[in-house]
Amino acid sequence: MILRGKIGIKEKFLETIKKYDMIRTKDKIIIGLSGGPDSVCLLDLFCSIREEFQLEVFAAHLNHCFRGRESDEDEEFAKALCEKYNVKFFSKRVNVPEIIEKTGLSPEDAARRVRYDFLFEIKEKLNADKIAVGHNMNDHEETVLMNIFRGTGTEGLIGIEPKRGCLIRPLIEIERTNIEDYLKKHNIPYRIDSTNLKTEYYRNKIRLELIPYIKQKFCPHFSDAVKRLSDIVALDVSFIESIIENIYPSLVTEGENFIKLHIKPFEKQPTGARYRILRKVIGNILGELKDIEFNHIKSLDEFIIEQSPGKMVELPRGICGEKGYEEFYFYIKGQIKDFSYVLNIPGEIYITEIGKKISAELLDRTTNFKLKATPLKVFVDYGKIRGNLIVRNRRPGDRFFPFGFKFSKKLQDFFVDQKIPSFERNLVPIVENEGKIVWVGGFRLDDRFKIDDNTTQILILEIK
Ligand SMILES: Nc1ncnc2c1ncn2[C@@H]1O[C@H](COP(=O)(O)OP(=O)(O)OP(=O)(O)O)[C@@H](O)[C@H]1O
Repeated sequence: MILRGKIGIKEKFLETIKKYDMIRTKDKIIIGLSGGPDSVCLLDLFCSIREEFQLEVFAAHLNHCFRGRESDEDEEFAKALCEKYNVKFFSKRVNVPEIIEKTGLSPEDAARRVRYDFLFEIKEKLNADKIAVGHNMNDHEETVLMNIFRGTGTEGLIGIEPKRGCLIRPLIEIERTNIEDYLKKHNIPYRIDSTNLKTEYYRNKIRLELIPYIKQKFCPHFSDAVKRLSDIVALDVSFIESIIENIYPSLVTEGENFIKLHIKPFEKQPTGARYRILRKVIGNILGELKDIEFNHIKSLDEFIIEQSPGKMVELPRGICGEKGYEEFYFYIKGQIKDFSYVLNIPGEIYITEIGKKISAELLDRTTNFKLKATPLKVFVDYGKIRGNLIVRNRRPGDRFFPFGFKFSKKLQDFFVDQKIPSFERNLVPIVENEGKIVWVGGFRLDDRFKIDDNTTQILILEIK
């Protein structure tokens, strides 16, 4: 949208702020200041409204150390500019090329992560309300096109969001040329990133070659069209997300170290809903969906529906899935470590690995008390216990006496009989005394420790 007639850049900036409810009176705002035209313009515009809205404006610059002396000059420029505007300035130097070498991340990705970490760090430090960054309308259309070229899903059409949480982009509806004109007209200096002009970078090629071609030959109103597309998709996506949000709790149970999907109700959902549920599950485990592609979700869905219990699957970034009888388990490889705790009698411990408490209490047999065992609460003959108890998860070769004293059974076989998926077996607390299993927590008490006519003191074991 070329700003026509009376509506100038400041009006558009204010209109966007209002439309997306970006700021409140007295907000503390941190501007991500690269020194480039967009963020300089953003700084100028915020300073022009700071009295009216009683804002506290700060600026933060991250020196990525990408371009040697040029990067240092950007930092010095941003600092000097802030002095002129009387804005408190924060900066940090991070050797991003070194991070790229260590992590294998792409330069853009590494720079973005480091930059946002820094901006959020300053936000915490200042207890600020918002972080403002200078993405403009052209950045948005470039992003949408790039997403389409890589075969994006619906979300990719949203492009750069005007607002996400405390992150705001008040220039998102303003064209780059308008920003540059504004800076020229008001004699406001800015830095030009030399790499922005090089067409060998993919984004720059789209910016400098493809979009001008589209606008000239096919669609002069391309920017407006893309913005409208994104606004419509954003509405639809938020509607779809609200539906998914509603059905999610009936299909999924989130544990401390794993997520359980209830297979039967999941299967009844339409394909699109199932795919979204799976994306949400993985997003909740990883915190993001990086490296998880459409084909992973599609194959995972087929696996969950078609495979038989006991089968396992691995996805990128260490995500594992295991099909149980009623449930499908998601977890991160190697996350459930072996654990072993001492449980005093009486006493209580919290097992962080499985997020559960287990307690041991003593009770005199003479007490007039009705004993009612449940899977989570059992009664043991204390006279058969020596010293303290150990609570741990399974170990290879574990055996116990679930059915009488005559024959012991392999714990492994017991789990198979009970149809407990192998992933869940690591989460079962085993109470042990002098090397003997007393209780397979939540499942079965060993017959050797049951109370009998000679029992005088009862040990109550309970999982909470
Ligand atoms: N080094 C940096 N330090 C702080 N904020 C930054 C930095 N680089 C970018 N930003 C913020 O992120 C926004 C988008 O980054 P992008 O890389 O697209 O911008 P740019 O082309 O480097 O600079 P500008 O958008 O200021 O012209 C910037 O407008 C700015 O608000």
